[in-house]
Amino acid sequence: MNTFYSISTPPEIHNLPDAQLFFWPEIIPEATCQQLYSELLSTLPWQQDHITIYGKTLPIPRLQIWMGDADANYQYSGLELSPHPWNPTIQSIKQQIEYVCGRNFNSVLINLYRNGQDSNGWHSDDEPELGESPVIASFSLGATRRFRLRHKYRKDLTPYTFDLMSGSLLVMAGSTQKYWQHCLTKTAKLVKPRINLTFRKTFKGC
Ligand SMILES: O=C(O)CCC(=O)C(=O)O
Ligand SMILES: [Fe+2]
Repeated sequence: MNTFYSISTPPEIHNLPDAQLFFWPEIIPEATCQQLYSELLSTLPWQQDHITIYGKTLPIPRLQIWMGDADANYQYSGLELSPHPWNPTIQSIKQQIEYVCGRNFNSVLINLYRNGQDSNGWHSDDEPELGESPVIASFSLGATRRFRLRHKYRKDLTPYTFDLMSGSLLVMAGSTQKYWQHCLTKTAKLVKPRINLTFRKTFKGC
């Protein structure tokens, strides 16, 4: 399968203490992003998942799909996710991302934020099956949305905010998940949907 684009630009490095963050503003050209966005929006089997907090079951404020190798199971907030088999378009995006960041991934959590009210609350991607220092590669399509990070222990550090645009790739590595939480905020603006793909590598027997 072809790669979309051969990028050789080094990433922007966001210097935060106890974190490793690399950001490429555009790993796939805008015209290709628009095609990918329309295709994924209309063809993926988006599902509404629920989480149970303090005994109450609530719909999560976005749609999502867990996709990956057959043995890449994943659990969070009481949700046991069995992977959907790889879709060829997602596989070609995965290949491009593996090329850009020099790592292999065996699974991806795909989120669909339908409008400005859909969001992703403060969390770290620190589940045991992701290993000690997870490398999470987050690729965005569609609306530009605001991403925030806050240190878990150092209250002297102000939260760090930046925008994730269509075609951008953010890689969180090293001790980022150990020391920081991140979230995707709501917005009152009228925005089109946004698709975000977080490629991960899960390990068995953790
Ligand atoms: O939508 C985003 O940019 C963040 C997604 C995220 O944090 C996650 O899926 O764990
Ligand atoms: Fe996350």
